[in-house]
Amino acid sequence: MTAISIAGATKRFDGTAAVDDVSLEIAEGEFVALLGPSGCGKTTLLRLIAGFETLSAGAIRFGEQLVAGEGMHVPPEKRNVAIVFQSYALWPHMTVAENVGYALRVRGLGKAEMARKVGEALAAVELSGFEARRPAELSGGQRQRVALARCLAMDPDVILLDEPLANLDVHLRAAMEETFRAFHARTGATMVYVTHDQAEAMAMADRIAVMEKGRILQVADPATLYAEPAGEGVARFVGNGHVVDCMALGRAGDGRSRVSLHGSEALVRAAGGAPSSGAARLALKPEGLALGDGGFAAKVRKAVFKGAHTLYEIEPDMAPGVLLPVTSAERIAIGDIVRVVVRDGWVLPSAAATTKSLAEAA
Ligand SMILES: Nc1ncnc2c1ncn2[C@@H]1O[C@H](COP(=O)(O)OP(=O)(O)OP(=O)(O)O)[C@@H](O)[C@H]1O
Repeated sequence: MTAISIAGATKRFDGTAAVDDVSLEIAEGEFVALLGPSGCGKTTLLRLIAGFETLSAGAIRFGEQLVAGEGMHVPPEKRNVAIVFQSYALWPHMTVAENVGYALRVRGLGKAEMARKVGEALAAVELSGFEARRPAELSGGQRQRVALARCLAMDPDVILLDEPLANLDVHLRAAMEETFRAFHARTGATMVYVTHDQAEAMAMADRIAVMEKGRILQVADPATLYAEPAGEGVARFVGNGHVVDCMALGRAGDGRSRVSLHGSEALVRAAGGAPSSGAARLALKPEGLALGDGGFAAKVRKAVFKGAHTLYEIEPDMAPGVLLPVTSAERIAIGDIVRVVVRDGWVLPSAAATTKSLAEAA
């Protein structure tokens, strides 16, 4: 069943669209990440779902119920959504138990029922025994878990998370990703998670909606998004991707195409709407390129030691000014000439094919 249906949602601030004609269906129990660079409109979209912002155009439904649009605006407190912010937003003067139980008390729940729900919620985030502490006596990760327990205790239909890990250090983030995943698996809640961190989105979400300038560029599961970007924006944004010019030489069956790239030929994967001959655009990830025999000639321009391997930036002889990443365990000096083999690549759909598929999806 569809939990949240967003149809042509637009939000303008002073005539400028922060969210621009966005359509997205989120299934019940799904974990969807809104991913994109700063200012792309992901927080505004989340606030529209929560009801903190009113729509300029379009509609939002929870299940069958219209909550925004068509002259209707259901206020946040009537939407049964819980929100987790990066700032935790805990009451400093209340204990952990009081923070978690606050909304239940407002709802008029009895003491025993409240204590039971608070206890369950704290157990779910592995904070049993912390009931009497105050937020100042907790670590950042523990505070974020209290915020999570607070929303769990409310039995919300939908949980909205706005960069909840942004204030935590790298180690704590990894642990919290695990907490969020377990939380989602245990509760089966529908979750919408805003982040600009693609690793975070990849690690947790069932599907990721990549946003740019108020629009959704692509919605897909993490593996598809990584391997089969729908266009240049996603190809570049996800996984240190690069996009280069190539010539399509023909289909090779099995969803593959032969292409000519910087003076050598390669067999790569091709999108359905990719051109089968002539000029095309090829998306490459660092692991799709390797140093070896054959391939095209290039000069090493930069080397960054990464421990197990070194990340090189190479400039193909036939494409001056183009810099591509390639990793290798070999030690190569800057300025050396190398041969680079294309192991994997993805011929992007032509711009016309992308426009057509977006129109069909809408
Ligand atoms: N209340 C507001 N009034 C005017 N402009 C706004 C308002 N809220 C957001 N914007 C603008 O809308 C655009 C999208 O902002 P939004 O906060 O949704 O982006 P974001 O992708 O969440 O960015 P970040 O990751 O930096 O939080 C930005 O250009 C922002 O300046």
